[in-house]
Order: sequence, then structure tokens, then C-alpha cells
Amino acid sequence: MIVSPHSLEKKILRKTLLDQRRTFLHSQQDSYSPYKGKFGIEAKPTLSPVSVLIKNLRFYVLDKASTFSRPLIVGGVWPLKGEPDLRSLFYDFYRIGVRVALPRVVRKESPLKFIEWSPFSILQDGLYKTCSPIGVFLEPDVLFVPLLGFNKKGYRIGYGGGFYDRTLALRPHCLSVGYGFSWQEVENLFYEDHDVPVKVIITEQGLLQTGLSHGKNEKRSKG
Ligand SMILES: Nc1nc2c(c(=O)[nH]1)N(C=O)[C@@H](CNc1ccc(C(=O)N[C@@H](CCC(=O)O)C(=O)O)cc1)CN2
Ligand SMILES: Nc1ncnc2c1ncn2[C@@H]1O[C@H](COP(=O)(O)OP(=O)(O)OP(=O)(O)O)[C@@H](O)[C@H]1O
Repeated sequence: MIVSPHSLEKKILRKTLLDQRRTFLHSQQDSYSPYKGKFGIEAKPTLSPVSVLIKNLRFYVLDKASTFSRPLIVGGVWPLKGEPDLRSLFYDFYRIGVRVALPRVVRKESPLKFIEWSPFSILQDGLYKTCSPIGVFLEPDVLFVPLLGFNKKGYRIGYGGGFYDRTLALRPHCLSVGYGFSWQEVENLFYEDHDVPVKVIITEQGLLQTGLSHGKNEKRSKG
């Protein structure tokens, strides 16, 4: 087994980010927060960061879909470990004709495969507490990539399986969209030769073009 020189640092960073995300999500809920207006108590509607993130992802996908002459295929994920829950967005996509596929972990060292999902799909359990639909394989046009940590260049840290790195390396033309919360940005994120950056990052604060948006899923010089 080849042990990466960064593996311990990555392990510690992963744990820290996972703990922070759990704490963050518990503290968030859609709410109508009362505040004192000039003439008494009024209700000021506020959307949670998850809801804003979903709106941003939706806007981005619909914009892309409008440039396609066939239904767009989005590679999504069923939430794990306190990730933002995008399931309502997938129901929405299905309703408006955007096709959704979910990943299947075929083997530990393999890239992910994507299976078509609909609200009527039967889900089966997979490795690492994942679940995926029973159905046909699809090739996503847009691939949502869950972020645990990221930097502005689109490099990311996940759960350490290397699944998205392998998957993106095989699909240089796929539009990879990392998603998460803005506070998950890690300034001095270390990345290795196998890491493949995402082209675009979407958070509750909006869209960040990483510099790869019009090119392939390719590695860039470090630094
Ligand atoms: N929602 C979601 N689904 C996804 C991913 C993801 O990041 N998010 N994946 C993205 O790749 C794949 C699953 N990858 C995963 C890789 C590792 C672990 C995990 O729990 N690892 C253990 C260590 C297990 C071991 O040592 O063997 C851990 O973190 O404790 C979970 C998912 C496919 N589906
Ligand atoms: N293209 C690849 N080919 C072979 N092995 C790879 C490839 N990409 C990543 N790996 C292996 O996967 C392991 C985990 O990589 P890394 O720590 O970057 O995971 P991660 O990015 O956090 O996980 P994920 O991509 O699943 O979210 C590394 O040890 C690496 O050897």
C-alpha cells in the first residue's frame, strides 16, 4: 500500500470538517425569525443556507438545460454524513424533465457508475452506507460533487475513497459542480497528483468559477 505523505493531515482535516458540518447543520432550519420593526414585532422571512444552496444549484442547472436540445442529465447524490440534502431538488428536476442519476459504488477501487433515478425508483444499499437506484446506467452531463472542504481552484477533499477523483479523471468533458457551504473553503488545502479539481463551485453565496469552466476536468499546476 502506498501511503500518501499527506494522509494523516487529510484525516485530521476530514474529521474537523465533518464535526463542523454536523454542528452547522444542526443549528440551521428554515425559519421566520421575528424582529422588531419600527412599529412593533414583524416577521422577516429568512431562508436557510441549505435552501439558498438548492436555489443556486437549481438556477445553474436550468440555465445549462436551456442550452441542450435533449433533456439534461444530472449526476446527483443521496445525502450522507450531514451533507446538504438535495433530494427535494431531484424531485423538482424529475417534475420538470431534467433527468437525475445517482452514483453506485461498484468496487472500492473503481470509478462511480451512475444509475437513473425517479421518484418511483427502488433503492438498494451499497458500500459505505450509500444507496443507489435499480435501473439503467446514464452518463451525466452535469455532475454534482459533494464537498467536505475545497479551495478556490476547485480542489477538494471528500471522504478519502478517491471515488470522485477517479470518476472525474474518466470524464474530462463532464461539467463537474462541487457544492457545499462557503465556510468549507480551506485556504491551504493540500492536494496530490491524483486530485482532479471541479470546474465550478456552488455554495449558498453563489457560484465560483474555478478557472476550468470551459475546459476539461484536468489537473492544474499547484500553488
Ligand atoms: N452522498 C454521497 N454519496 C456518495 C459519495 C459522497 O461523497 N457523498 N461518494 C464519494 O466518494 C461515494 C461514496 N464514498 C464514500 C467513501 C467513504 C466513505 C466512508 O464512510 N469512509 C469511512 C472509512 C471507511 C474505510 O476505512 O473503509 C470513513 O470516512 O469513516 C463513505 C462514502 C458515492 N456516494
Ligand atoms: N485516478 C485515480 N486512480 C487511482 N487511484 C486514485 C485516483 N484518484 C484517487 N485515487 C486514490 O484514492 C485515494 C483517496 O484519495 P483522496 O484522499 O484524494 O480522496 P478524496 O478526494 O477525499 O475522496 P473522494 O474523491 O472519494 O471524495 C488515494 O489514496 C488515491 O491513491
